[in-house]
Amino acid sequence: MTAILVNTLRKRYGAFEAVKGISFKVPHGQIFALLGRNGAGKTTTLELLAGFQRPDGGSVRVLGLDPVSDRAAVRRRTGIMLQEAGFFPDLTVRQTVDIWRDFTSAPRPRDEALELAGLGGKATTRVRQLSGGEKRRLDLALALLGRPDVLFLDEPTAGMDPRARLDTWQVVRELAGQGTTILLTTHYLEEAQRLAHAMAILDEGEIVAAGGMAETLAGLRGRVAFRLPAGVGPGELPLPVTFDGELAVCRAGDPDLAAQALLSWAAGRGLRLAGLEVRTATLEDLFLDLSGSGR
Ligand SMILES: Nc1ncnc2c1ncn2[C@@H]1O[C@H](COP(=O)(O)OP(=O)(O)OP(=O)(O)O)[C@@H](O)[C@H]1O
Repeated sequence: MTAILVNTLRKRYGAFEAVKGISFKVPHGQIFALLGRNGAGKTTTLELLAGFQRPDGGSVRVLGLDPVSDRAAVRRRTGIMLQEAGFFPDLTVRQTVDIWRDFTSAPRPRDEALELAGLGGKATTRVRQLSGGEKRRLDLALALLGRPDVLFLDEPTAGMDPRARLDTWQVVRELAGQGTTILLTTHYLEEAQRLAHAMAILDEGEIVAAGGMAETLAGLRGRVAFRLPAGVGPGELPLPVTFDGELAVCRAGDPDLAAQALLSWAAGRGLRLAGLEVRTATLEDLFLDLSGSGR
């Protein structure tokens, strides 16, 4: 069943249209990544889903409900982690969580929320003394308090060190495994690739690529790069190449197969393909291809 439905959604700020008729849906228990460059419209979409703003066209549904007209019901069942946390700097982590628990129906125990977010050792630390990454963790703890069915995470791991990022991915995966639907935005494409079941890339308010993560990656071309042996022209190679500086680059759906063809061609001529590098396609390749297409 669909947990999040976005249908030809539009949002304007004055004369500027930030979201231009986008559509996507997220089934229950899935992790969906909304990607795009700065200003693409990711946060605006998230705010429309959270009911902080009204659409100018189209509609959004969260758990079948309208986040604006059914605000209270949607709030009860969703958790939100936005980019700018509005904490009181003089309160401790424990006090902050306790205040939020007072506003949450059937909240998780405080220590459970802190442990989940990896803040177990920081309960008595004042918010102003937390690092940027720890503040994101506190945000996550608060978003998880109400055991939400749907979680909206706006750049959840921004400012986190690699260990904290891995821990957060683990929490997100576990929550999805327990049936929570998660929509996240991120600038870390590796994060999206490793976490999300599906994604959409936004550019200037429009979706320019979307689909299941595995299918999307399978449809991309990998890359074989090497230095062209001295005295060999690109036309002599068994596969077409382009050049990235001094590297000859061959793009192929199956880069292992392409590398084998190139290596056996080279072996037959007693040549060496120096600096050979074989890489399967990543989301970053797709992202850069789209960004480079002049959009
Ligand atoms: N309240 C507002 N008034 C006017 N313009 C706005 C407002 N909020 C956002 N915008 C503009 O709408 C566009 C989309 O902004 P949005 O914050 O949704 O982008 P984003 O994809 O989340 O970007 P980032 O990755 O930088 O967070 C931007 O050009 C932004 O300047």
